[in-house]
Amino acid sequence: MDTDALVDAVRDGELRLHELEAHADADTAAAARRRIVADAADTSLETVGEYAFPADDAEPNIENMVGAAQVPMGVVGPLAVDGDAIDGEPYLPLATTEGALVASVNRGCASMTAAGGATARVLKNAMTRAPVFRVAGVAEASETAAWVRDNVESLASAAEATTSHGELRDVTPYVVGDNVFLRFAYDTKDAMGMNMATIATEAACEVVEAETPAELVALSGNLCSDKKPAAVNSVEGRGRTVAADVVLPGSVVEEYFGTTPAAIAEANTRKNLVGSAKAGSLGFNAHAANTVAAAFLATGQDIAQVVEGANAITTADVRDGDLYASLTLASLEVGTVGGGTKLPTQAEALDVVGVRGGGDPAGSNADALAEAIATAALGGELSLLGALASNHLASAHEELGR
Ligand SMILES: CC(C)(COP(=O)([O-])OP(=O)([O-])OC[C@H]1O[C@@H](n2cnc3c(N)ncnc32)[C@H](O)[C@@H]1OP(=O)([O-])[O-])[C@@H](O)C(=O)NCCC(=O)NCCSC(=O)C[C@@](C)(O)CC(=O)[O-]
Ligand SMILES: NC(=O)C1=CN([C@@H]2O[C@H](COP(=O)(O)OP(=O)(O)OC[C@H]3O[C@@H](n4cnc5c(N)ncnc54)[C@H](OP(=O)(O)O)[C@@H]3O)[C@@H](O)[C@H]2O)C=CC1
Repeated sequence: MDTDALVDAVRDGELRLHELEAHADADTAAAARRRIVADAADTSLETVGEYAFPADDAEPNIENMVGAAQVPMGVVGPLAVDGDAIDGEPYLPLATTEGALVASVNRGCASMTAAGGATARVLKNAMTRAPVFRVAGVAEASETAAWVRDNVESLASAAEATTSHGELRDVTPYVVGDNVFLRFAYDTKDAMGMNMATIATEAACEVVEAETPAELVALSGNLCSDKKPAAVNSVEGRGRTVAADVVLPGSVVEEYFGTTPAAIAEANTRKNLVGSAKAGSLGFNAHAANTVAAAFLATGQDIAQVVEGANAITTADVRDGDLYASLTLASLEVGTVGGGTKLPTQAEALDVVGVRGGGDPAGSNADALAEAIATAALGGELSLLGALASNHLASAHEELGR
């Protein structure tokens, strides 16, 4: 069917809005939907319809497609970083609408380059899924938890039969009365791993139900914890736990931020540590989520997981007149395969970092992406702390952000 016929069919009630791809190619379906939606709202979706990839390519990623939301993309870098997985000194694409953000992160990265570079390491790699089971009471809960602790290997064989890449690393039982939660943790290699972990966990749950009194209530019981602020992710980690640090000589701090190591360290203590504690925050940082969100948008990550990406602690201390600063992200959920990573602009962005697709060895590309994001986010922390310490935040946003 062509666009006109699809529009008429929806208006006549013969087709539902989400059924158009069964009768036309994805671009024609999107064009018809655009016309229906634009007419209903008495508006135009002309720009939304000017996307630069075949709609077919986006079929696994979107339903009821009308076009694309285009977000400007900038770059920061080159990132001078000594990492375990990252190669060379790549640029990192950031997509955002916040003026001054890219400039700020770039300033922090430039300061780290001037200081000889940062260091970054992935400390842990564990994507989690935590189903909740019903039992009769605490006796059965205890029995189930004990069985699980003794049988992780048989759960691993069931889980790993569903994937050629994922490896079950751990299963931690949590009991609340007649509820048993099992927090499964996987090495998902280069995939962010939420689909992979969910499918694998479903298979393991069948074994739990067969061998214990526990009955599955929900495959996700919120102790995972996906896309919600949660202390468990801050403490135990989720996805990649990754840290970056740097020592900036006092002269570099003065040159790039117009302030001193002591002033940045004090701003960090009073703002990021004391202020965050008083606020009851899980994020003891200035704006790690800014870099995480912009990098996620650019490289095809699941944007809702910026929630977990904000679980980060920034430290800053004066060492012999220099500034030592670090950023540790407890739960950075990234992948270079799966999700939105295959979409054309996102895949190009991954190419800029040199991490498109599966790594060699598997997992190394996602590790490298995590190291790049952590390094850039540390740059963002340094720059914003510097701006606050020198009282330049408002003026910077007056000049660049409006
Ligand atoms: C805006 C700057 C960077 C100016 O800073 P400046 O020192 O005047 O800039 P400069 O012209 O002297 O250049 C210094 C370096 O900045 C970079 N730079 C400079 N300009 C650009 C540009 N146009 N494009 C790309 N890079 C730029 C670049 O790296 C350059 O070094 P070079 O490479 O030339 O050797 C600075 O004032 C700044 O960083 N301010 C802080 C702004 C900021 O961090 N905003 C973050 C968002 S705020 C928010 O969302 C969260 C918040 C604040 O609510 C969280 C909280 O509660 O704390
Ligand atoms: N299901 C859910 O509950 C949730 C899903 N999501 C969505 O899940 C998606 C991400 O899930 P994810 O599992 O990462 O992606 P995919 O579902 O796209 O699966 C990726 C698959 O790629 C294969 N693969 C090929 N090469 C590699 C490699 N080098 N390393 C790892 N895997 C490789 C694996 O297959 P194999 O396993 O056969 O080895 C893996 O399962 C996103 O779209 C996200 O929005 C987000 C939150 C919750």
